[in-house]
Amino acid sequence: MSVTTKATIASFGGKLLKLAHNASTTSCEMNFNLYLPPQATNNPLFRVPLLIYLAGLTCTGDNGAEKGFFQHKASQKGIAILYPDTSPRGLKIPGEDDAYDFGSGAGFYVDATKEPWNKGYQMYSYITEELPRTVFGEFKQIDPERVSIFGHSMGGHGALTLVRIETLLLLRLEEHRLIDEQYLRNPGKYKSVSAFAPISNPMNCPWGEKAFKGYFGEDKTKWAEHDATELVKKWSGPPLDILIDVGTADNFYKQGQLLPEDFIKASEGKGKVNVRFPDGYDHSYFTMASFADDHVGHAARYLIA
Ligand SMILES: N[C@@H](CCC(=O)N[C@@H](CSC=O)C(=O)NCC(=O)O)C(=O)O
Repeated sequence: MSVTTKATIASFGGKLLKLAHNASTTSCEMNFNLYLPPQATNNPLFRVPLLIYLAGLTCTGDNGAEKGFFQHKASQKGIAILYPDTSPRGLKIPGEDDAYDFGSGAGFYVDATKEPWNKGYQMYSYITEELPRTVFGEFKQIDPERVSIFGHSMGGHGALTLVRIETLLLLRLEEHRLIDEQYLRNPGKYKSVSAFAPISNPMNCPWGEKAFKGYFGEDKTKWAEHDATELVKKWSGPPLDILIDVGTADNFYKQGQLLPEDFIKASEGKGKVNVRFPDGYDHSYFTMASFADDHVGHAARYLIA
């Protein structure tokens, strides 16, 4: 459970920590980054909220921390940012490092059920349970009750599905009258969600089909549990408020990997799903950096009273 600090880097008046811990869900050491804003002090009466950034294919926790420019607004607002890795590393599973879109760097934020990937490719459990538990245990400056999530591409899919699955699960419990009073007061694990160029309907794009077939096998009901478009179709909770940016010059959008229109259609009448198509922006971190303040600001509206 203990966390090793590999580097401490000053950033926008706060600190970017490069950290590592041994994770049981992923069966390996996991690196991650944590940005602590200047407001994160040791005063137990003042804790800062947390925003989790899920990165895309081929990334580690470094891409967002170094190129996303999220720390600028997070420093102003007093928000910590957690930058996890995108998969387990070095599990020695045959084929693990063969492709950029499956295996290492491509965990898709799911718990694999198919062998041999089910041995450590448990990124859903890692991101929703083990990593936050580790961070909250180690960094008392962070408030576990105020957490939001956002992400890019595969990480946008992760953000949209982790937030929905958590909430839908709680609603299902409520339907069966198994829910306790605390859950009724906190019907969602995350306070808000936003995404850059998310893989919005993975069941129907080549990246998602490959990943879901590899991690789950052929059972498409399982695929649907991790598909943002399928999940939002079932949404019957309070009005949504989601910010999404997809640049018009995004090659992966043009190739049909992102399918934001499917998500827009499925979320009609379910609240404010603000999908913007900024002209000329591509799939790269230049886009994230350009709209970073908007996305951190979106989370800040929910994290800071
Ligand atoms: N190598 C691949 C492209 C990989 C790529 O573009 N990855 C994106 C995320 S794509 C969806 O999840 C990324 O963020 N890369 C890291 C970066 O710093 O830009 C190919 O050749 O097509």
